[in-house]
Amino acid sequence: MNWDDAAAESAERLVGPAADREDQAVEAALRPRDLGEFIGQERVRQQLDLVLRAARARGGTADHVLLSGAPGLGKTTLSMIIAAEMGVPIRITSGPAIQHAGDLAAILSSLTEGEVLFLDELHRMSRPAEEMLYMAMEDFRVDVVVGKGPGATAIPLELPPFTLVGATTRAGLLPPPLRDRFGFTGHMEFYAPAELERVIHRSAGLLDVTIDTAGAAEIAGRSRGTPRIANRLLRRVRDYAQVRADGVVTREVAAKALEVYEVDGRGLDRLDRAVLQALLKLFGGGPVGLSTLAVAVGEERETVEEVAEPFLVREGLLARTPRGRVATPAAWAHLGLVPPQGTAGAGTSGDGSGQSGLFDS
Ligand SMILES: Nc1ncnc2c1ncn2[C@@H]1O[C@H](COP(=O)(O)OP(=O)(O)OP(=O)(O)O)[C@@H](O)[C@H]1O
Repeated sequence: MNWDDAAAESAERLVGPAADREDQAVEAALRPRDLGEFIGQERVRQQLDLVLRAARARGGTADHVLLSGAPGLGKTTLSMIIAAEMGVPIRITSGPAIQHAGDLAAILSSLTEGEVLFLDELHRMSRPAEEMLYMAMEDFRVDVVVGKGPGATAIPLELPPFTLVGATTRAGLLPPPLRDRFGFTGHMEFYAPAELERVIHRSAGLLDVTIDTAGAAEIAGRSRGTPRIANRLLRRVRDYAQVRADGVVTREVAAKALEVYEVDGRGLDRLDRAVLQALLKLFGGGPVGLSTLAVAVGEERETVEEVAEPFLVREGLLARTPRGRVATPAAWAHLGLVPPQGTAGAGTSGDGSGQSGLFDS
């Protein structure tokens, strides 16, 4: 296997939103340490700055903070910054790690005064733990139930004041009583290309990678609005620059490297393009049912729906309609194909596919 094949093989979801093991190791080194270093998210940053300054001026604990937004946009990073700005320690855990109310009670009772508790994936916490959290957030108190059945007794436990920073990709799934207990809610947006360029320049500096302005712009344009992906692509481009070029990341080097890793100019990878290609070439642009589309690309229905589609929809390349998936005119243009006359992609009305057996979702 040559270098290109090996690189392409390891390119499996290079643009996936979740952190892999390699990311986790490098992310710690690349995280901005204070609000001043944190790039973009102007509104959230300014509002949070006020919340933290006010809490510091009062000499108290900061209000509970809810951060919502897609993976890799900086929620964990912001929670660490909150702790650093308040000069307090941070404890990090996640909703799925808290199965029982007792697990939560153990964590809460071991917090020190003012400590930040970061709870990732808040929407995936169990119901009993969630209910315990209501009281803990509001009154800094929990009732620990000892024993079972008629003999069970609730022992009240006082907690030190703490700041809960909850993170979720699905704010809509949080029960209103939980949402209402946060003093501040910040919604994280996808980053603009210029902001990602700044993220890339900053990371390149920390990783000792030489990169020019055009090289950073090239990577930023393929990073799907997400700093985690920008940092990951930068590391792969650095590898290419070291092996194939003189170590300097220019636009040409970045473009060639990401071509090897099959991430195209708009940030689509092999799976994204396979879905679009099937939709356009096999089904005339749709509408076609999700299951049929998944079979056509040899993937599970869930993979197409949860991994490829969100970005394609966000980019305006694919639409989910009650009759099935439909390609937009931008999808035809992106793949350099011409929509057949009379299809939705050609800008006329009607589904145009004539494939009535395909509407299975
Ligand atoms: N505003 C930013 N400026 C610079 N780097 C950032 C910024 N936001 C995120 N990053 C970088 O992106 C990476 C991912 O960020 P982080 O882990 O905070 O995301 P997240 O939203 O918590 O993701 P997840 O929900 O998957 O845990 C980190 O390496 C971090 O340094």
